[in-house]
Amino acid sequence: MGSSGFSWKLNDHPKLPKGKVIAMVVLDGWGEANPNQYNCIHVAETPVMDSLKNGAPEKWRLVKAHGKAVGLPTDDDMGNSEVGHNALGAGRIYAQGAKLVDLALESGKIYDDEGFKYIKESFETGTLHLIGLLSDGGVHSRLDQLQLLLKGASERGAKRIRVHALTDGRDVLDGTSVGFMETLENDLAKLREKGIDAQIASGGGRMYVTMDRYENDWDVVKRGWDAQVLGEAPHKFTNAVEAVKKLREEPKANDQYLPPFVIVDENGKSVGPILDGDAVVTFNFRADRMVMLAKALEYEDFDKFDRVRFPKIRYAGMLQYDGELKLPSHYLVSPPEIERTSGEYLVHNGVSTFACSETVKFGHVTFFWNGNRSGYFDPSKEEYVEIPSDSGITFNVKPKMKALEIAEKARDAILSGKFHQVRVNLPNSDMVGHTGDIEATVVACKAADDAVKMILDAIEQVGGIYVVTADHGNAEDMVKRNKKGEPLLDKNGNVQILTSHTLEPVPIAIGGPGLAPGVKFRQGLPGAGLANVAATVMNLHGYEAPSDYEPTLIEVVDN
Ligand SMILES: O=C(O)[C@H](O)COP(=O)(O)O
Ligand SMILES: [Mn+2]
Ligand SMILES: [Mn+2]
Repeated sequence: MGSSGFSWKLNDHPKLPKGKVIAMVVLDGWGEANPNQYNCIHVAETPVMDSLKNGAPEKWRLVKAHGKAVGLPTDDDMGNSEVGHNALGAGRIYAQGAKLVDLALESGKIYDDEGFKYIKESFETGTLHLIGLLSDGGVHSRLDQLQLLLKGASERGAKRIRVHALTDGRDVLDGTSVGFMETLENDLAKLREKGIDAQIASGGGRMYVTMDRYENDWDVVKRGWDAQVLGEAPHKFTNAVEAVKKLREEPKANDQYLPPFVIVDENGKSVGPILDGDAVVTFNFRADRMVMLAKALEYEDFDKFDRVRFPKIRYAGMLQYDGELKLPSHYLVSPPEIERTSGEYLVHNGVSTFACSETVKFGHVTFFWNGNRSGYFDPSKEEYVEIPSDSGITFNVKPKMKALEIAEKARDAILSGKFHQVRVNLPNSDMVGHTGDIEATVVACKAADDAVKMILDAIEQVGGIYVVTADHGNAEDMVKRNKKGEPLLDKNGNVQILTSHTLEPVPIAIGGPGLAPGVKFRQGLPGAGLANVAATVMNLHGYEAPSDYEPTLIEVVDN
């Protein structure tokens, strides 16, 4: 115990034993919604998840996975992986990036802090570049925050502004990129009326340009670099709204995968390459899909692709994206200080952990789980395994993804006897759900269910415990609905496909031969959310949770 009285030591749970193997399974994007044809989880054959739901009513329940329950600004905000895994791992609800940026902009504090002052030094002679996702999805960024930042920066001396706008279609409906570009164009036109040289400089679809994650495919970042920094792209337009409209005309084009484009002047010269002396802000608050670009913008030594030119810039992130790497070193808003996560506590109490997913979700069960922290707490007690994801395809092409491989790794880790906790993320329902391909999403849900079966079978063999849950909804509702819940049609009479997450709750199920007989979900926690899971898992490992954690979901009744 330190002088402050703080101790990592957890109290023993009065009734639950230590040493059981626990499988902690997170199905990404697996919510609970009414059964209908657009509920891919319902349509898919999912006997294992069905049996968890129908088999033991006291060991299955729903928990909140969106809005304020996971630290988002309002209950109209759908859940997402970052906030979901943060809550699962940290056991408490933190005001998240979206909310922290709102507060900093509202109070004006953002302009008084170090990050803004740092970039401001370039305003007199350089250009301010804003790079990020252009939508109101609220997962990685928000249009209204960009608008406030444009206003605030121009009022504080930015004379030349260039926006590098990535189109979304993943956290918002496909096709909405046109409207968002128009809004941005109008805002910039108003700035131009005030004498500020403000323009859109480049663009491209988020999944094809810039916003890769966990180093799955550096070519994605390179395509963005070429357009944003070098001012080079295969498509050149004089107007960004026209660019998006035109590129969307290609067969199979969609907002997520639009090719990179640059805006050029009447001489065909790109209007906004990033040059020595410029300031750059990446305006996404969420880390995972900005860290790779942040490395390219900040690191002197960099070998992931040929940058051709490495401009001397003042760069700040909207947030610091990686607290461990201190990346970027300058940022406009301080990230949530997520500390004392369940993973760190458990390691200090001798619990050994294996964590695994495939690349596209690997950081979810490690980095996000551990409070946006990379690396191990204690390498002698932890092993994190990443299975390489397919790259260069959309996941509706291979909807089974690496579910089987992840399950096999988890099974082997469970049977090895080396680990107390075996934690996985099964990405299928989320990653394929985001493609909007309903048939493929059904296949994805079945693949995830098969993987759960393999893991539960291994738990059965070793006399362990399972906890199966999800981080937010996605595949359980693939259609945009009106207030009455009816599917919305587009102008051609087709249903509007929902590629995004949802506001739905997610299931949590516990069980396995190692679960003490009297354990069941408590009554009286109707509003419980993902943050209540950490204390639950600590109990199942034989420990009481720290007193400031959200309460456990379980009780132990004497039989
Ligand atoms: O980044 C993405 O893929 C989506 O915007 C959100 O999905 P995730 O929160 O499940 O990662
Ligand atoms: Mn997710
Ligand atoms: Mn998702």
